[in-house]
Amino acid sequence: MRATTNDIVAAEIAVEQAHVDRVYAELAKAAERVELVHAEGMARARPDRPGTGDPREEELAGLFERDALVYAASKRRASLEHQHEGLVFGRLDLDHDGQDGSAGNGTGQDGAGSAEREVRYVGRLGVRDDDYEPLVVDWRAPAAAPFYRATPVDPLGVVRRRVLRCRGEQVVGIEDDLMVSEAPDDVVVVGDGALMAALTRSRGARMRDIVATIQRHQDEAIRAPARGITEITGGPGTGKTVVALHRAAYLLYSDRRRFEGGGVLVVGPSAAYTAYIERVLPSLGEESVSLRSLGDVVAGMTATRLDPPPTAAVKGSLRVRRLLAGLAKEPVPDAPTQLRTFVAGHAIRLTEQHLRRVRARVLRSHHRNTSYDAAVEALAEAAWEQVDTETGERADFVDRFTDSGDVEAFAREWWRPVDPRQALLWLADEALARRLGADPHEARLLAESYRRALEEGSWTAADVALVDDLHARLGPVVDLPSEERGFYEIEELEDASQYGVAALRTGAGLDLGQQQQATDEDGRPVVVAVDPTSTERISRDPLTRLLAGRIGSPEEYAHVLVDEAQDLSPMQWRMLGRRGRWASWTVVGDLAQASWDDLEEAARAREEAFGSSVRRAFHMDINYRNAREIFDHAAAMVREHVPDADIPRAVRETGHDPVELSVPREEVTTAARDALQDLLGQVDGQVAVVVPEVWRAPLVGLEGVADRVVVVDPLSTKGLEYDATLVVDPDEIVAEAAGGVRALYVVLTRAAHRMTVLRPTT
Ligand SMILES: Nc1ncnc2c1ncn2[C@@H]1O[C@H](COP(=O)(O)OP(=O)(O)OP(=O)(O)O)[C@@H](O)[C@H]1O
Repeated sequence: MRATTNDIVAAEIAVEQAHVDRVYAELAKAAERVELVHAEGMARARPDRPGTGDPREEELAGLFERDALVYAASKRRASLEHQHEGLVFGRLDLDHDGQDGSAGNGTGQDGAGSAEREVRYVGRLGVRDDDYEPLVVDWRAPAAAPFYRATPVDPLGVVRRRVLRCRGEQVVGIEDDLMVSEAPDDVVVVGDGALMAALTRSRGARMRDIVATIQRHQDEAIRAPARGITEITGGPGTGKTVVALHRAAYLLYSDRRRFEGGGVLVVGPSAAYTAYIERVLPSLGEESVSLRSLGDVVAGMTATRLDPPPTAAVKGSLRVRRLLAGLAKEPVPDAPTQLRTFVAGHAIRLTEQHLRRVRARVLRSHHRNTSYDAAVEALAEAAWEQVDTETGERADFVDRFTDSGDVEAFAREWWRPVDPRQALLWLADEALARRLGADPHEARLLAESYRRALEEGSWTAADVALVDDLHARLGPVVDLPSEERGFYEIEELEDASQYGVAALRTGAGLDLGQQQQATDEDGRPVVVAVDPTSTERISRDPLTRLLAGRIGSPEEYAHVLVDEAQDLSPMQWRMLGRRGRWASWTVVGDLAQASWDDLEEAARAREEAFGSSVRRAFHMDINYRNAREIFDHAAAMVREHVPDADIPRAVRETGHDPVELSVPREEVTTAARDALQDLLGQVDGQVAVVVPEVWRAPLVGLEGVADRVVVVDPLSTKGLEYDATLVVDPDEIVAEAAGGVRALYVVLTRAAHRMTVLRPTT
């Protein structure tokens, strides 16, 4: 601890408080201006003839202006509100005899009295006074760079870097780092350094931004040029995620037009992960990023489960594309198998073989869902071949064929649009999967999986990438003219019969309870299709839940940020590739934490998604999360099994080794409860009990012990962290997970301050 008395600290805080007060006063004025703009915007286009419902042209122009003004004002207001807390977090004392070339970007007078010294404040957003002098520099601006880049070896003109800790508008603490070997007489140095202070604090349930303590090597990755592919690698806890999120905020700041207009997509492994990180970007003032988990990337579909590893392996591998290609060409179940009709006096009979040939010909050059007209034309060609060509005109025949009511009724049935989710569910039929080329093992796993989906009405994360692939093959489901829509939706649901659903009834006027209970006399479920004009929705029927909404075409983004990239399956890489065809990418990962088996196949799919764009690599090698004692334990385990693992160096010590307990199986529940109580006594924040599937049922009740306890499965801890963890049955974690010891490595590197490992003995 540096020798500073409380009085000195209090005096320094008072100096900072005075500046912070000035900033908030300016901010209050800015907020007033925003309100004025908002009111001004709302005043535009207030019709002078209320009630006529017939706005004049100038009123319409006013409406646009109003929208633009109100939109801009609301954004600014949201940004001022979000960044109120801890708005000013840094101060630089720069000596301009030094090398910092950015003089003139200063934010204030010399607070310490020396002529060459400049004081510059850094904050979440830039604030200027009435004379347009900067009071605070936005952390992303070039003038803020020395705050992150200065080191004692390369001080960039910085004498002292100070981090201010605020509660609301109140400065409650300061931490200094001195960048020169000795402090000048007029420079007071307080605290043990901001980084250690930040890392020692309790973590809470959500990730926080690190804007006040970004380290130099992290800053280099954050501010790297936008173009191409930026890869950030490093072991557990090295700040890869948090750095990548700050990079997203930096990119938006540095080229707002491109990235806000084009969109930034951030993808992480699970919904728990997105919930964990979702506050970081808003706290940095960025609300416009699309944050998705892998099960949530495709518009219109949300996955709520994970497949067991062997099934996930089948669904994730590129081999599955052969099946998907086959599905996209399959006839719709129970579609008519022949066409018999009279056209222009000719008897036409197209048999199953004819129809198969026509279908194959159309699908060679068309997407199924957008080729209705081409299919009817091809039918007409096939029909023409049956006509005695001596007796008629081809063009006339084709016209009359396509206009025929019979033909239309047939074609609408035969060439029904296929929802990609529906096509995927056809794999519940094991024989179909076999016919399309799956081996017996794959066919069985897939059939089991889709039968379960049909029973539970829920998708897995791996299914989402398959639906996306099928959507690309089938094309979008095109709406029929509105008067026929009800008919079509009910027809779609008729396919349910093949899945053991007995009948279809329209159900306008039924409440959900009745729908839930709808069964036939054998007790088999009856799908109740709601009249499309009714506003009621069925949500409890599994098939309806699976097919709810409409699958959207891929949205394209200007930047795609992928976290935990080592876990993406090849099919998931393809799914993201469709969304980032013109994008720059930031890709974050650590192979030693991979839960995907075939890393080579995934690497190939990933290369395909990236194309030939330029690459830039950053490696992080300091672990900021785990106390050294905890990380050493995890590193020893992983070194033994994964010799080439990328092992970082942990920088913080607590003096507390992880506790290892071995207890007989029947005592695990009691021992876990006791160990949990101990941990709760030792840390203030969240404690996670990480349990493999076999221990879930006996231990899930531990969640009731305290609000800050969560019971989680190993995979769901990916990317997350807790103040303490209780790891139950590490051997079983290894046995259950696809990634084996890699999964255990993830689990053993989640605790910041304390960890207990509980091993059952037999
Ligand atoms: N410069 C920093 N200042 C303060 N905290 C930091 C800093 N860098 C990282 N951290 C903290 O370290 C912890 C780990 O960061 P993060 O989750 O980004 O690591 P990671 O490399 O993605 O980990 P993993 O691969 O294990 O998921 C977080 O609590 C983060 O806030």
